[in-house]
Amino acid sequence: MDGYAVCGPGPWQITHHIPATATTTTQLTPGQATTIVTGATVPAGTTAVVPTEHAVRTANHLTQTFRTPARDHIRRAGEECQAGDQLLPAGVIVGPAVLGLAATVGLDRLTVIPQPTVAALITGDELVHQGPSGPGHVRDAIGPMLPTLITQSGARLLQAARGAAPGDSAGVRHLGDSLEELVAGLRASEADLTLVSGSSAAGPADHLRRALAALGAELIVDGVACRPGHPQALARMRDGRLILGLPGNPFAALVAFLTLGVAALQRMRGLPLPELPQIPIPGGVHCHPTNTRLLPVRLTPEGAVPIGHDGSAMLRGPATADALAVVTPGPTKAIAARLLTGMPPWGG
Ligand SMILES: Nc1nc2c(c(=O)[nH]1)N[C@H]1C(S)=C(S)[C@@H](COP(=O)(O)OP(=O)(O)OC[C@H]3O[C@@H](n4cnc5c(N)ncnc54)[C@H](O)[C@@H]3O)O[C@H]1N2
Ligand code: MOO
Repeated sequence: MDGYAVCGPGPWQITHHIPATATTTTQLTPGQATTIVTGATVPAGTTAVVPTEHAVRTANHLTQTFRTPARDHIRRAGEECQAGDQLLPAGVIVGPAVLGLAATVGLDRLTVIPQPTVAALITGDELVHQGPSGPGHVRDAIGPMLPTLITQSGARLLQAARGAAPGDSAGVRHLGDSLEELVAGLRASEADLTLVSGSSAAGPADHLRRALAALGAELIVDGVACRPGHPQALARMRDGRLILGLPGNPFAALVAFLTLGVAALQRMRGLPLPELPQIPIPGGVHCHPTNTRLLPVRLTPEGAVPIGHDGSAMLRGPATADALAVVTPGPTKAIAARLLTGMPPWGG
């Protein structure tokens, strides 16, 4: 508090002036006061600090208009933490307040898990990057989704080589359907996780698995029993970097990123995987007999309502959804599902 450090009940005689940086050896005795600024060390003998707005000063004579309780406006050493206290649990995300707290307690170095880096390679000779698609051409819908998905998942986009192909942006490169280009692109990527879209299946223009074999990468996940998104793949390079194959159909690519991709990034960040809450589906929804279904849903007081437009090439459903329902395989209908929410693009 800016005001007066006082000793005992008023009135007081102002006998000292303490600047902000003083390490004072001043000693107040009853009836004495000193000017003081917020944050300065109070002199020994201080019983309260009278704020300027409660003080009436005439020359060096001081009274107050409002009785300041004893010890008021005095911060004590160790008020916030004692020696040996654990200030933060392991695994906390280093945000602005954590950095400020570390500085407050004089920590110049923190041991942290660095933010994972992610780069994306979009493959497909048919892809165009401006205007509508037409016969033989498909507008790239995955490239525009990825940067925000990546950064909202707590990862950092790695700057891709500049000025390569049309549609390239930070962290997102476009490649033709060529094994050599894909091998070179994967070799050149320095990201902890490299996403490759449009090469996950077994067609003549789908080179991901051949490229992984050429690079000696280990295939950790070779397809997932889910719809859409079943051709997705996760592989590990010899140096530990990960590669995630996103299926070319845009909703399938989104599903693969939100499941395998987000799970990989969470673990790279040292964070646990979230529990998915159960939610009723009013009227039920058809199960797939062997695969988990992921459906865009709207959240209502009654539960999760599927909103359709959920074909693997469609984004209209996901674009207006609140979350994805994760429907366990079964012979008939499901009346409840788990909910994939709380992550981009549904709530960050
Ligand atoms: N014999 C089989 N063929 C396919 C299977 C299968 O199980 N057996 N799975 C199908 C499924 S499901 C998918 S998904 C695709 C995945 O294939 P790729 O990852 O190799 O992707 P593409 O074949 O290149 O593309 C599929 C489809 O998506 C369009 N596409 C690709 N990239 C983009 C983009 N960036 N933006 C918008 N659209 C994109 C592409 O033009 C194709 O229409 O494999 C099936 N085949
Ligand atoms: O991954 Mo595909 O249909 O499941 O688009």
